[in-house]
Amino acid sequence: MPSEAALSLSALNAFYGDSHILHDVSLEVAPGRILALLGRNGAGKTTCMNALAGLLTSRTGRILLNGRDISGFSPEAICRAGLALVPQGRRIFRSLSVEENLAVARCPSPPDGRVAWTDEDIYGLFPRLRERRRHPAGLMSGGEQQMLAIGRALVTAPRVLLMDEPTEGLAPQIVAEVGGIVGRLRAAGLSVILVEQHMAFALKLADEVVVISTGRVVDRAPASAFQADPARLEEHLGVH
Ligand SMILES: Nc1ncnc2c1ncn2[C@@H]1O[C@H](COP(=O)(O)OP(=O)(O)OP(=O)(O)O)[C@@H](O)[C@H]1O
Repeated sequence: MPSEAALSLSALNAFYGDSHILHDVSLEVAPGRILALLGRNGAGKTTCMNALAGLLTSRTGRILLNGRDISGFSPEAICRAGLALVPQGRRIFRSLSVEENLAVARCPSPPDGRVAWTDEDIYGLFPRLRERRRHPAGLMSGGEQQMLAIGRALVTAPRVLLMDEPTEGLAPQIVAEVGGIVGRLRAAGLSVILVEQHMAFALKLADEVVVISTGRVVDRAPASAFQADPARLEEHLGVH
């Protein structure tokens, strides 16, 4: 891994009230790489993503984005610094149209020489969104809403994307489409941290894998190591 990670998280501890959910979670993702964060239901994956995005303030630990310390930043400042979340459940504005959703999220003049994705760039990636651009987002299919959720993150000009279960509830054909998109984003130089329940999907896409169980990192290795030894994941995930 290159010396400067795109994103580096060290010793993250996170809490809901008195409940200590994440214990010294550390991970890093290199520029243009995909890290899959895997674990059973309730292991703490979403908590980790929300903590990185600044949505969970009851936390300790250090977050470096391209070497810059963003640990204490607000969600808006984190996004402006180049770290964007595609949240679980998509969370698009259902009554707004596709283009309004994109307009609301857009980072007008991203700092650090980052280039903003235009609406045209988004429609190039997701032609169906162009057709639907004036439709209320809440009336679109789950797959289209997921594409919009990804597009909304891209108009903030991220360097690192956090994707929390982007294939949840989608038909297999759309899952494959989302996989193709994630691959294209990596090819465009973005780093991705991907939380997934679809293990085969995650292992196929990811370069590195971190496994958490009850809020602790219990395994980490290149995705190829988990592909070569399925029992290694079964131990922590109970997958088949
Ligand atoms: N708002 C909350 N208040 C209190 N406890 C919470 C809250 N959200 C999650 N938890 C608890 O924190 C732990 C981690 O949950 P989290 O949602 O991060 O897991 P996850 O790995 O993302 O699971 P899933 O795959 O089900 O989304 C679980 O024990 C969960 O019950």
